[in-house]
Amino acid sequence: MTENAEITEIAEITGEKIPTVVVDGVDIVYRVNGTGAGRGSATAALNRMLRRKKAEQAAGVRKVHAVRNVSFVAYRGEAIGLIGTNGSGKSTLLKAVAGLLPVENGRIHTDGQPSLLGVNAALMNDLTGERNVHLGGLAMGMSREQVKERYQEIVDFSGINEKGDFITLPMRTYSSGMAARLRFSIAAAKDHDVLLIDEALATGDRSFQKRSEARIRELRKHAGTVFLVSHSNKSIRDTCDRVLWLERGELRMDGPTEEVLEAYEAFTGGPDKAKAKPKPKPKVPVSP
Ligand SMILES: Nc1ncnc2c1ncn2[C@@H]1O[C@H](COP(=O)(O)OP(=O)(O)OP(=O)(O)O)[C@@H](O)[C@H]1O
Repeated sequence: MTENAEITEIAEITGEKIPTVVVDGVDIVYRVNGTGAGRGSATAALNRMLRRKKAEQAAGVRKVHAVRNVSFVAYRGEAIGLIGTNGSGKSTLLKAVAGLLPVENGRIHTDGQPSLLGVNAALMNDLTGERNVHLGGLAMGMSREQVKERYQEIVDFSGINEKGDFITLPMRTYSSGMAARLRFSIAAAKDHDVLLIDEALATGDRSFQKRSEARIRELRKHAGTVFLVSHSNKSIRDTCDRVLWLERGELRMDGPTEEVLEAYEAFTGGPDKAKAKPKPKPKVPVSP
């Protein structure tokens, strides 16, 4: 049994909750340079020469306040869904928890090493899937031996070889779904203290999604905490027991999955499209 699993078991017996991520009054602000109007045009260049100071002001820095005063505590063994409409700050918050973005105000504490698994996580396109499994495994903190031991498991889980020997081809020959599956499989091969998943499940086909969901449930048992950003309410329902709803950077709701999703679905105008019942066809009057 791993140390994490042991601690989780002790906590279950004693009924004690162990915090893994503490987000306290966090604001995140992006600064975008060169947002002055017409910077590229000839008139703008002439204007700059004539009225230098004003033009520089116009080309100033614009701030995007992506996350506003967000606070929550996540505990070991929890799987937390992050939902919200486009641009509501989910990915930004995830990146900040992973330690990849600085916060403007507030603090983020994490117990253990957070790992961000994004659809865009970098693997090398010119290298074969096989080489990427090795490099990716090392980058995730596995030893050479561990990567060797788990290599076949990773490849089988990804299903990359289901349609032929693709694992020995460069990754640039993979479809975007295949590449995303390989990324997820590499990251999921390791137990994580805090695993942050950004939309990874949305990319695979249904059978891969099912495998990933089962793996997330397993990771929860062995590891600390799993965060999942997704626009699929179904994935959130199947994997998470708690949901944070962000809207315009603010934490609008934090609670049990069903409660928060119900409120969110009312806000967005209904459940997932895939689940929505088709409208009954208008009856055409039959002429005699
Ligand atoms: N690199 C960046 N520079 C400037 N602004 C950014 C940057 N990345 C995101 N933003 C802005 O921050 C806000 C939150 O974006 P974020 O990507 O976190 O939202 P999201 O909830 O993950 O959206 P989606 O569901 O569309 O993926 C948006 O207004 C977006 O325009």
